[in-house]
Amino acid sequence: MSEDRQGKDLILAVNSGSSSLKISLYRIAPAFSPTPSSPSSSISSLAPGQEPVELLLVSTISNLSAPPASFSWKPSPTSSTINFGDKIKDSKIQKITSHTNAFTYFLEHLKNASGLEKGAIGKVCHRVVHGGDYVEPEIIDDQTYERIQRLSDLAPLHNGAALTLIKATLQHLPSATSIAYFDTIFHRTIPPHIYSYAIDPVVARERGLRKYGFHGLSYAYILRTLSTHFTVPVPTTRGLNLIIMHLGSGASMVCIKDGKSFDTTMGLTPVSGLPGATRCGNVDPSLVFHWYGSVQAAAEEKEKEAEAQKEEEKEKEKDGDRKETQGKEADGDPDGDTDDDGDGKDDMDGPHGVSRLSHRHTAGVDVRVTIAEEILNRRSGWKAMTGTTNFGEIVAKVKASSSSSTTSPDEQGEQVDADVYTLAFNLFLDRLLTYIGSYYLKLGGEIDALVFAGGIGEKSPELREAIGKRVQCLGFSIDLDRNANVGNAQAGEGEDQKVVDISENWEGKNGRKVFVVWTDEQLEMARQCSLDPRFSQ
Ligand SMILES: Nc1ncnc2c1ncn2[C@@H]1O[C@H](COP(=O)(O)OP(=O)(O)O)[C@@H](O)[C@H]1O
Ligand SMILES: CC(=O)OP(=O)(O)O
Ligand SMILES: [Mg+2]
Repeated sequence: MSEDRQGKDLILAVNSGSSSLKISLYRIAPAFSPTPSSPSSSISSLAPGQEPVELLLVSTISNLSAPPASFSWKPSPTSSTINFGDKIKDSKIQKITSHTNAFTYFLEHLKNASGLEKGAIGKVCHRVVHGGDYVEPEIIDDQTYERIQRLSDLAPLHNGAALTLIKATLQHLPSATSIAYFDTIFHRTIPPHIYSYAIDPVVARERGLRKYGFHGLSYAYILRTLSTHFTVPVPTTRGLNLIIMHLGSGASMVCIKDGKSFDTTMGLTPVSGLPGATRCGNVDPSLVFHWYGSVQAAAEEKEKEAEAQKEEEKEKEKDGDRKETQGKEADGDPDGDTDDDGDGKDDMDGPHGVSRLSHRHTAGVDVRVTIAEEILNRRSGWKAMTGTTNFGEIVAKVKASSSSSTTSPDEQGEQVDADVYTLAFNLFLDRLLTYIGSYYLKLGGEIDALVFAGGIGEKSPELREAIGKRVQCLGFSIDLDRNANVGNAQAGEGEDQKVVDISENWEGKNGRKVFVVWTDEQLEMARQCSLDPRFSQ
């Protein structure tokens, strides 16, 4: 197959999370490849069970926020045409210290292991967490790039990293078309009384201050995948009603009503709602004004931060990280603001509603807010409470501290929040229950399933069990054996088992379903890409 021909068929899907980089390579299924006579295909040409893309390879680089990073490489057992070399599991790689060098490491490994030429990749789908008012995926040109950049303040752990990957793609894969897939699009169905904040509506509109919601690609994948997993069909008069928990380094929940996002826990930015690895989740907004005792203390901290940033930028320049790519510079302003019209003020709104709020280092009035963003996003959550970003480690410590007792970790913890780990575990449980209760009411008790996903949701039977006990009063019941064996079920027959039903079959009762779903944001992007006629050329 010529490189040109391959180039039309290979899709690289890049999912930049706050602590990880997940990359999958797909080929458009042969029956689905565009041909000169039929440049695009549609969902209606798919046979039942047929996927429009075929997985060739998945690579995960995790622990980016708690080095050393861990590199995994998993060629698909069914990919016969290209040899991608041996499987690698959790290899610690010291030199991977950022999303950008994780990506270049991946590209080098891809070339060395498979000999695949860069030109063979025709499309690169990038997960971009904050898409502001975007309502559909977009090919990344100068304008799209700039708009994503303008939204970076509203997803401080994400959009910046995604932009560095977009730049790296333009540099290393210049013949590929880069397409942005936004997490926010899925939540465009949330009604105004839920997405609005109780603030001045004029300011809210002008500055795009509203709930956006994130993890949308994950929720889209889960919703679509789950719709084929109901043995008892849901009432035909409505779509699925679900409560889905995507619990990873960033954790959120969504209330799916009639097959659409009705409410979600994250808001204007991914810091609100549930706590995460380094994020605080919901706090009283006034907390930020009480963190420091005085403006002076805040200004000193700000000074230190600016110095550290300068040092970091010098280092980056040395590494050549800030090379110009296709005529694009990350941000012309040395102070990182968005003074595009050069009037000396940040430009507050643009065609996509929101822009930067507070990153002018020179503006004294902003000092506390910018530091607050840093504190709430990077210096809070599990890391601040316990010293680790890994929830698995927190669970292990809770278990160890309760091992002499016959009670389970969460029961032990409830007696006294004896240590920081137990406090963190119980705090998370409490916040999760808060939203489950709220969403249960919003769905009028009519729920088809409760769903766990994301790194913690997929890998922590302890957290699922603790929640399972509390939600029995709502008619959910978890089978403890199935819950404990979720990992085995996934790795067992058919490595592609993406959904495990952990609900208990209540005799004579119509028990509600509880599922664990291995979410796959990369597949969601690649699938949407292959089905979108705008990207078929
Ligand atoms: N065995 C485990 N038990 C509980 N949590 C785990 C376990 N292994 C990993 N995790 C959690 O999963 C998180 C990563 O989730 P993931 O969804 O993959 O990341 P991201 O949010 O970067 O996309 C880690 O930060 C860690 O807290
Ligand atoms: C939105 C978000 O927090 O994403 P992630 O969990 O991938 O960091
Ligand atoms: Mg993620």
